[in-house]
Amino acid sequence: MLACDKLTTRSRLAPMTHPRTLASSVASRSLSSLARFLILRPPTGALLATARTKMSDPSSENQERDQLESIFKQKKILRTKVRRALKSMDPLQRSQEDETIQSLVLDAPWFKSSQRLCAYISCSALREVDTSKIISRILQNSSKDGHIQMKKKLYVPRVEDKNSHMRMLNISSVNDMIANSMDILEPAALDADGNEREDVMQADDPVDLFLLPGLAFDESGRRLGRGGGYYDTFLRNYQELAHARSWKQPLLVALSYCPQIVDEGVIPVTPDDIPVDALVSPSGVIPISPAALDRMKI
Ligand SMILES: Nc1nc2c(c(=O)[nH]1)N(C=O)[C@@H](CNc1ccc(C(=O)N[C@@H](CCC(=O)O)C(=O)O)cc1)CN2
Ligand SMILES: Nc1ncnc2c1ncn2[C@@H]1O[C@H](COP(=O)(O)OP(=O)(O)OP(=O)(O)O)[C@@H](O)[C@H]1O
Repeated sequence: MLACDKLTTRSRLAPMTHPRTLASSVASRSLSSLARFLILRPPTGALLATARTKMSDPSSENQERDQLESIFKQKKILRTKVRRALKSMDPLQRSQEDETIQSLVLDAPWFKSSQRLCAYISCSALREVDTSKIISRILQNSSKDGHIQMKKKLYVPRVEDKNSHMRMLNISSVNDMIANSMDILEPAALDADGNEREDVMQADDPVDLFLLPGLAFDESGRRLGRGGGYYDTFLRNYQELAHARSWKQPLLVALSYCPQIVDEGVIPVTPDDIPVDALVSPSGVIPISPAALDRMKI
């Protein structure tokens, strides 16, 4: 296993200062993993109450807007820094990290036991952690050692419009996908027989595992995406659906190269950002939330 060189990473991406009034923007190094995770999830009721107060007070509404504006600016700066760090990664290092991360996932009991998954189709131009081996394995019928395993069901992203609207559609083969305008492989809405593909939001059974992309992550579960809001919007809706149906919430696991893991306080967040349950980096699996600590224990 490769060890992430945190000193280099962290000195390059120093913590940013950002407004502290948003509950989710504060974290202390000394807090336990559980306590930090809970801070990232302010109770919805509390947020709604704050929002209602703000709605009746135009000056605090302006303050809130300015804070959000500042957070979006800081996110943009961080995205540029991380893109630069990814660009300067040695190609050999990258392919070693791809191998290690994929092996960690493929060998993990929580992956092996998953039955329905949502995973991203990695795009090399975006320098995302490769998922090709994971995707192939999911779409295979049998495991490597020849023991027949239950076939997993796979849903992959399809961008529907620029208003942060993404669906997760079922595929059964890599041939089910075509490149979109951003050069990311995604499923056509209809299959080869002209039938609508199953949308995970209409599925009868719950997804147990999400494998998520992103630009930067921290060890408290903060995630910086590419700025479209696609995943945050989708995950919020899926979590609401799972809650309404009394399903177990899916495990949200992000895949990350070493330079994408940054110090606490570096990733600015808004209440709309959905934290991840765990990270898989070349240095290992990092369970963060109580659900991850429970489901990923060896
Ligand atoms: N593989 C993969 N599929 C995915 C996502 C993803 O992040 N990775 N998405 C996750 O949302 C959705 C698509 N969203 C995307 C958002 C931005 C860019 C992109 O090309 N961003 C450029 C910068 C563009 C710009 O700012 O001008 C980049 O990040 O370099 C691609 C996909 C759905 N499918
Ligand atoms: N300056 C801004 N003012 C208002 N809204 C913005 C601003 N910048 C971005 N947004 C919107 O906020 C939403 C979420 O952006 P955010 O930066 O949190 O996305 P992300 O978490 O990086 O993306 P994803 O969830 O797809 O991984 C997007 O819909 C985006 O259009």
